[in-house]
Amino acid sequence: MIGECRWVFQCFPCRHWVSSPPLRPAAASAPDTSSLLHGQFATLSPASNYALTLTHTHIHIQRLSSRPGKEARLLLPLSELVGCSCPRSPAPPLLVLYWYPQGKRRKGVSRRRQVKAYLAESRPEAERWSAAIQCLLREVPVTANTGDLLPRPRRLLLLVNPFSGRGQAMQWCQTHILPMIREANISYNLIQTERRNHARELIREISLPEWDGIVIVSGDGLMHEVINGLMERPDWEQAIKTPLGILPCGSGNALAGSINHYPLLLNCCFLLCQGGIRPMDLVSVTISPLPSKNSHAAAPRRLFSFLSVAWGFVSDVDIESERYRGLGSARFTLGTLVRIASLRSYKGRLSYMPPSVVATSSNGTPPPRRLLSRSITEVLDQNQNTSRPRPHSLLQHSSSNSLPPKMTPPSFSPTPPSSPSCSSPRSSSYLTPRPNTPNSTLNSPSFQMPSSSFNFDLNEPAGLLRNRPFVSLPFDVPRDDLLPPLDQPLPTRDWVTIEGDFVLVLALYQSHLGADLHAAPHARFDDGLIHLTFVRAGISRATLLRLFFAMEKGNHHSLSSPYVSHITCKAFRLQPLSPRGTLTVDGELVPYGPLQAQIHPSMARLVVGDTGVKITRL
Ligand SMILES: Nc1ncnc2c1ncn2[C@@H]1O[C@H](COP(=O)(O)OP(=O)(O)OP(=O)(O)O)[C@@H](O)[C@H]1O
Repeated sequence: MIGECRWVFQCFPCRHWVSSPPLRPAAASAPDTSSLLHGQFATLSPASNYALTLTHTHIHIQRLSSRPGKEARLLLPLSELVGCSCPRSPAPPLLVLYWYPQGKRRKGVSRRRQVKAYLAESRPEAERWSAAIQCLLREVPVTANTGDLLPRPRRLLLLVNPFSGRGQAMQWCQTHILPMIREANISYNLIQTERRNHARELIREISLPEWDGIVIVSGDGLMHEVINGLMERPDWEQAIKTPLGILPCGSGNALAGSINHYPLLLNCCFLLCQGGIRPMDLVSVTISPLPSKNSHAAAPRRLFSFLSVAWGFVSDVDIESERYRGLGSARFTLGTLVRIASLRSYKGRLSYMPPSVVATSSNGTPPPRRLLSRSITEVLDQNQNTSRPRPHSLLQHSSSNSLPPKMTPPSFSPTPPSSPSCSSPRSSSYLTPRPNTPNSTLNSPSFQMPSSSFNFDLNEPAGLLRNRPFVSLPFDVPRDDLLPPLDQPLPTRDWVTIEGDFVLVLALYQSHLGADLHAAPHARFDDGLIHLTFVRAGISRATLLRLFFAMEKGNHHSLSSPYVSHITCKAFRLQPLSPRGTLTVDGELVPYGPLQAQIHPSMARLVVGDTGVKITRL
């Protein structure tokens, strides 16, 4: 045990005997002091002798000096070590430690690299230390013959989009990512994507058992491709369990922001090397078919989403700001200001299923009818120019009885909004709620998907849809058991429907919508919930701007506005009624038209490092 003992050591290379001061663990933290290895090492420049002690959590490093007061201690937490090595002969028997202590920054966790090299008395000694440290980093028990039982190096497939963000992904690979991955003793293959959908096609074909994980060195768009590539495989059920990691080189970097709350590349890479894995929910999204001359051939299609579905303001900014891509993440700020200056609203119908409805039906049996659960349709009363207060008690009653305690019920105004704001978009009309009646929208025969409602412009500014062959997934796997087919009406109970003019509808299942946008602060990777925010027409530009500013810190839920609602749900359906608009899934443009989505809890696995509770390791 250290704490009471002294080292009596023979200084090498000069070989005279010296007694060390008492060895004590540093007081800063309370490390596990049960030592696994002790040893004497030296550094050559400056020439010094060191006593090293390895415990389960730290390496204690003490400089040995015959002169009192000249000894120095360093407590190196293993949690800050990315790896270690023992260079092969003819190099001297060195133990090299790659240390990435946290630095201080206003935003996010920064790290700086420090390399510490200690000369061991013999090569077997250096190798013994190196093996023991690697085992501890991989959470493998350290035994007497650890050297023989070293786990095989992890193998990662790195997919790099050289054009993501400001086009620096390859450069950052060379300067930051690959050096750290090598230091972590991870073997890798790096593939640069050559075109849109390249990663998707590749992932459909490759042999997955060869890889311990797939790492996206890009933005969220490439992650979307990889997830859908995995889901298009015949072995999708197993394939989608392949751990997925992301290193933020895009402009939005929402997923990296959710892992990392302001993702700085070096810290993200460090977490990736640590390798802790968590389950992640996916959302199955059924979208309208591509417009086709042969309207009979067109069938709704399905894709899998890990981040968001957006309609209105958010998707407009995302797509329109493509032209400012050179600005990096600032493109979203500029895009937001431009869109706020010319605020638009869109007519539509949003239906959602609150979470508690599903809790009782997860075994496949239909949920029992609850006393207070009822469908509500809010329809726009265009004939009356007065804004009537919605009977908020009805919806809140229904919602608050069907939501778990964590949920925020929709924040509807107890009083009608005052006069329409001067900034209100095209038509500022207020919602008049009406309980579901046999004749109301939900009970009506299936809605039609009029071809005129599609606005699938191949010449959109982003040109995002060009050359994108959508692959139809088999419709029945995994089954969307909460949703009827897209062209069928929703059930009349357990669903809430709102119809009117919307500025935006955003369904998010990660905490961040961008590195800087903490848009769903309560969201967790595997909470089994879709976090739905909708903003209705009539909101002033100033309030909308305040909403986005508050989102940066994640405290926008406390911003009270009768036009802004935050709810959670398990499934939703969105029926745009305006003839033109923009819909995105994970930031990617999809055909404009009706769309519906359902959460599939914990379907994928995400590499999160040691943040939060990990379930396993790479
Ligand atoms: N070599 C390539 N050339 C052109 N497009 C590519 C290439 N490789 C991938 N893509 C496509 O580029 C799109 C955008 O990439 P990605 O989302 O990774 O970066 P980003 O848009 O900068 O980041 P974010 O989504 O975080 O804003 C992806 O949908 C992907 O399909």
